[in-house]
Amino acid sequence: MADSNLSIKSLRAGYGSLDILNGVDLDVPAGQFVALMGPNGAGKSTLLKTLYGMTTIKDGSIDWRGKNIAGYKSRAILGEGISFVPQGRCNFPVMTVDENLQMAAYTLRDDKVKADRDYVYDLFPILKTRRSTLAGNMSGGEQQLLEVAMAVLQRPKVLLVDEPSVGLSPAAIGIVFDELLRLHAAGQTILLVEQNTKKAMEVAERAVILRLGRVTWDGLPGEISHDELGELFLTGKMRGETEAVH
Ligand SMILES: Nc1ncnc2c1ncn2[C@@H]1O[C@H](COP(=O)(O)OP(=O)(O)OP(=O)(O)O)[C@@H](O)[C@H]1O
Repeated sequence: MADSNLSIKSLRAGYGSLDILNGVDLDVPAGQFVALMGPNGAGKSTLLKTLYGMTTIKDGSIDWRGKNIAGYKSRAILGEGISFVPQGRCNFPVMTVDENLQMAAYTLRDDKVKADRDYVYDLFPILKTRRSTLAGNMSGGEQQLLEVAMAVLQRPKVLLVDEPSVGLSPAAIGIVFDELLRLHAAGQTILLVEQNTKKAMEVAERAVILRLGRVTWDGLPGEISHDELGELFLTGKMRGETEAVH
């Protein structure tokens, strides 16, 4: 259904007068799990923040369910069904898991809160076993799951996730990515920014590479080797090409 696709066209955005995105074109169809990768400073996090209304948009459009939401405020974007899990963990470390979820549910009607917490606990059984634990006392992986769960509580149509693996042990990364896979299997559209390219390529259906604020490669994870990926990050070129992709 074209209406449920997130369609980014010629998007130019940044911070104040500083442009970071230099004409991003990207369609994210409903239900797809897309990994957005690229070198440091390419603008990956900026793209997620732009989709969530946190940057200055200069040009282009973000078409979503029949509207151009470019320039909407974050709260309005959340209301349109797009949730953002920013980098870093644990918004409320001295609150329990239950209380953190209650905080995340503040935009929902009160009588829905309990039901929504149960909904999230069904999706993330690990969190259910920790519901009375102070969030700050959980492992890094569990804290990251809690952040994802707080976004999922809003029942987003699109989930934007920024580098969930940062600072996590390999075991914790495994737990977080397994949960993302489970969410996707349940129909969740996910746009994931991830530096851990190996892991991202394992879980995502589609790989998109951003370099210098533009999409330079877009395909199936199986279509690109790890070495080619590294070369694209460094040079913007695939092996054998003499010209950069853009
Ligand atoms: N709030 C800000 N104000 C000004 N410049 C910023 C701000 N946030 C990020 N930048 C700059 O924007 C550029 C892109 O940053 P961004 O975080 O989007 O890159 P990234 O591709 O996610 O990189 P990384 O993989 O290192 O996180 C960088 O040069 C960064 O310094």
